[in-house]
Amino acid sequence: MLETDKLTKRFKDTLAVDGVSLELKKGESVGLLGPNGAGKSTAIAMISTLLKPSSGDVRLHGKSVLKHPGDMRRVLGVVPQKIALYEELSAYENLKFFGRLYGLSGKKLEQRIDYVLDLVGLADRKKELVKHYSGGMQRRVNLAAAMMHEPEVLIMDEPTVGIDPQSRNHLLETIRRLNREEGMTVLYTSHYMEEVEKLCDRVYIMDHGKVIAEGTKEELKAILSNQETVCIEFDQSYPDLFQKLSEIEGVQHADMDERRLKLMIPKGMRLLASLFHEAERHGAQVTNVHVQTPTLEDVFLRLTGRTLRD
Ligand SMILES: Nc1ncnc2c1ncn2[C@@H]1O[C@H](COP(=O)(O)OP(=O)(O)OP(=O)(O)O)[C@@H](O)[C@H]1O
Repeated sequence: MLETDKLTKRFKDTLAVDGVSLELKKGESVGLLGPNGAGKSTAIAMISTLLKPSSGDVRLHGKSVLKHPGDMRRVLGVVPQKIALYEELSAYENLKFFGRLYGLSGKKLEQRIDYVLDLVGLADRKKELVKHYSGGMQRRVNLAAAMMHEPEVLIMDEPTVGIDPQSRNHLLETIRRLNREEGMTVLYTSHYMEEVEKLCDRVYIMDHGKVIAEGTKEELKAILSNQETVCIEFDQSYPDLFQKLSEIEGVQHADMDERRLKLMIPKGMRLLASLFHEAERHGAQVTNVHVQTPTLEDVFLRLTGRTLRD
């Protein structure tokens, strides 16, 4: 129902989005995964008709959105990265304002406000001023506002950045329900691969303005079907040892943080003997070793040599 065709945006010297072609089918939940600066927000701004592409097009039901922006605005609910609410108004008043903008009034408007407040779990706090809400609650009202005009497609730009775990789970559950139970088509951008893994059927991975991989989660993970990820935890950090282990012949990628080292190796490679030998030489204590099935984070690491949070 919604597709972009070689969508491109250049800001002076920066090619923020470089020939991105995406497709969303009705009822699908699609993830746009990429690190900061990959071009996700810029792509979304063009899809939402807020930014004019340098070249390429966006099509809704086959019709160019550049030529018919009104069609897109009617069917699209956008949850922006920044909170777009009036702080001095209550949640109820904010939703009333947005509902009126979309042409709702009277009983229909009140019913819709009740529905979206219920959806985001804030019905009992609707009279409080938005400025007194937590960041997570404000984000929930942001989603409610985007849902006021019963959109067919919901686009979310990193809606969980910087919020408390309870609001995060609530938001993710709500989006999941909207997609699975109400058939809402969803485009969800994030640099948290766990969220995309949980919510999305299909994923586009973006880096430096380009789509570098696309597929269902299973298809993307199949890129690593001949690999295993070994996760090793130590009693403390051993930078020299970590370096040494990541240089063992056969190790394809290494990712280290504090006390943990993740090594991507070919399936069947015998790593443990050298691992324990090196650990002993460095006087290091291994506290846990396990082999992980590949995650989308591993796929990203394999494709770019970097982690999503680099
Ligand atoms: N208005 C602008 N003017 C100039 N450069 C811009 C503008 N907007 C974005 N960029 C640049 O375009 C690139 C892509 O940015 P964008 O915000 O789309 O990435 P993103 O994947 O959404 O990252 P984030 O997760 O941090 O929002 C970055 O290099 C950014 O600095």
